[in-house]
Amino acid sequence: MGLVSEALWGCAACSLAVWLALALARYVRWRLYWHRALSPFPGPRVSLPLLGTLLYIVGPMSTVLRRGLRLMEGYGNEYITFWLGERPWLHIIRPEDVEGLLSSSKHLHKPDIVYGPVSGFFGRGLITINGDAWRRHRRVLTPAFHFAVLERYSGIFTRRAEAFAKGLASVEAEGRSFDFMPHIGAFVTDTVMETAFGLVGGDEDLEGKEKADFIQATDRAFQIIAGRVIQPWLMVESLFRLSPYAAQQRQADKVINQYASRVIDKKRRQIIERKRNQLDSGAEQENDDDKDDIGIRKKLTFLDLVLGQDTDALSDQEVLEEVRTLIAVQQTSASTLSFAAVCLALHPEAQRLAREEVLAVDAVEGLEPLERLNRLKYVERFLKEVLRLYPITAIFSRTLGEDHVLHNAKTKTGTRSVTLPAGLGITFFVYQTHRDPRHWPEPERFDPDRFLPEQCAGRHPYAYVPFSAGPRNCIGQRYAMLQMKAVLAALLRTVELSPGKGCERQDKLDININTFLYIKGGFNVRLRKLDTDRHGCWQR
Ligand code: HEM
Repeated sequence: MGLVSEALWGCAACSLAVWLALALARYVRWRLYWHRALSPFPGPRVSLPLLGTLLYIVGPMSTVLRRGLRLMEGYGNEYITFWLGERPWLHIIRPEDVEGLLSSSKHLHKPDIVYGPVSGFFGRGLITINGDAWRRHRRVLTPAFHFAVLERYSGIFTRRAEAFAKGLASVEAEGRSFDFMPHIGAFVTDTVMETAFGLVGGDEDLEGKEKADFIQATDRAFQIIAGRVIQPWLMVESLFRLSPYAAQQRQADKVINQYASRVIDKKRRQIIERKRNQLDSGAEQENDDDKDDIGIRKKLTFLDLVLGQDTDALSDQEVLEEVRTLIAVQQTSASTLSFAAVCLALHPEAQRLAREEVLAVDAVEGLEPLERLNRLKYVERFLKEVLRLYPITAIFSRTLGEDHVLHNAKTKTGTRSVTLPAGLGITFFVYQTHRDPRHWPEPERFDPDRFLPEQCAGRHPYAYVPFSAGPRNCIGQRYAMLQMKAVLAALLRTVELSPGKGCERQDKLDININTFLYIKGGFNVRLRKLDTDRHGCWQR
């Protein structure tokens, strides 16, 4: 008996040793395969099992952007390869490469290792999902951002922006340095509530403590992502679940989902009530009750589209995730507007030109809000330049769905075509793409006129991609531009901005990145109230 069990143990040990040897051989072959595939490109050579090239980027989060830029510079500012754990990546910058990858419908997949963690903030909506679900959601959301709908939104943007600017001027003392960012958060949330969800506010369920808790929970969810970015091992889901962040994330999720559910319930009640009114009045079409208080039709908000029709294009859970996404994504506009406020303060001549343009458009009578916003050409160039220097989503990524050829790639051994294998992770570092001196002479100089049509002619179209590009571009791009123009117009009419503490010089701004770009120490500006009450024609 003893001999038999010894033989069995021996056999099991042998099998285990063979299995381990085979697994190790497969692992080494797989690693070698990727090292060979990425060998044309520069990057840290030492990549440890499980850790990858993490050791090259580990350091205080407060300097992560600066360290990343230094690392890229060391490798020539074109490409850099790296390993995130056991996953190989290529970091690209050149507009030519960005174009080939973003414009293709073959590389739409967003890698879970990056987008899984950020879904704690954005939800499992359009930004983070993949495959057929993404296609279905995109189809459902697209009409809510249609040009015709934006026309109606423009009135809302303008009205709310006016109230925001006046509110800011009334709460902030003249000449005192203050952080612009906390002021703009409520504006963007309330605006998306009214535009995308058709909810005007003043509702007990959605205001007061519920809303304060929701804002706090979204802020917490955002901090958790930032925490995971600085401790990249927490990007691995199983390790994250063991960390104290996991319980905090569950708590934040609960509060955010509760609030999003309330938004949806409120909308359902509105829709039922509206249908009942229509039946009572015998009207087949929407009547004047469907118009908001400035006379614009309420229909076609995103929630009307998905809840009000007899289709089940999205399940209840999917609608909830999209509500989360659309609220969370407003952070991008809030951050961009905060950078814009600092840029107005830093560039008085640009501020003067922008204000002159706004007042000139104010003086024209009888224009619709959309037409007014469309006439603000200098303000638009100004915003574009802000987004060139400070593209809020400075890095985003994809997984190659199939082999992809990079043409004229600048490799370590000269310029040639290189085939990148399917499965490779790609990160787009648009912060650097927007500073490519071949397309942006003196890249750090702030100059809105770079976006004059004659200066754009001949520039590579993918040299400027703050909203990404191709089939997975930002669905809210036009929405965001109109909303931001409305806010700048209102600010320019109401206050004059000058630099606040720590933001006195553009080259000294301490820019960093967590999920979005931000200024360490705050978006600090000062204001002086202007004596203008001549913009009645903007308010319809
Ligand atoms: C200045 C403001 C904004 C900037 C710079 C911006 C930028 C971007 C970028 C770069 C992406 C691609 C992200 C990736 O591939 O990981 C994106 C996607 C997206 N954005 Fe925006 N965004 C802004 C405002 C908005 C607004 C206001 C909305 C909605 C009202 C919005 C909705 C979305 C959605 C839903 C996606 C996912 C699209 C998809 O994957 O099909 N964005 N945005």
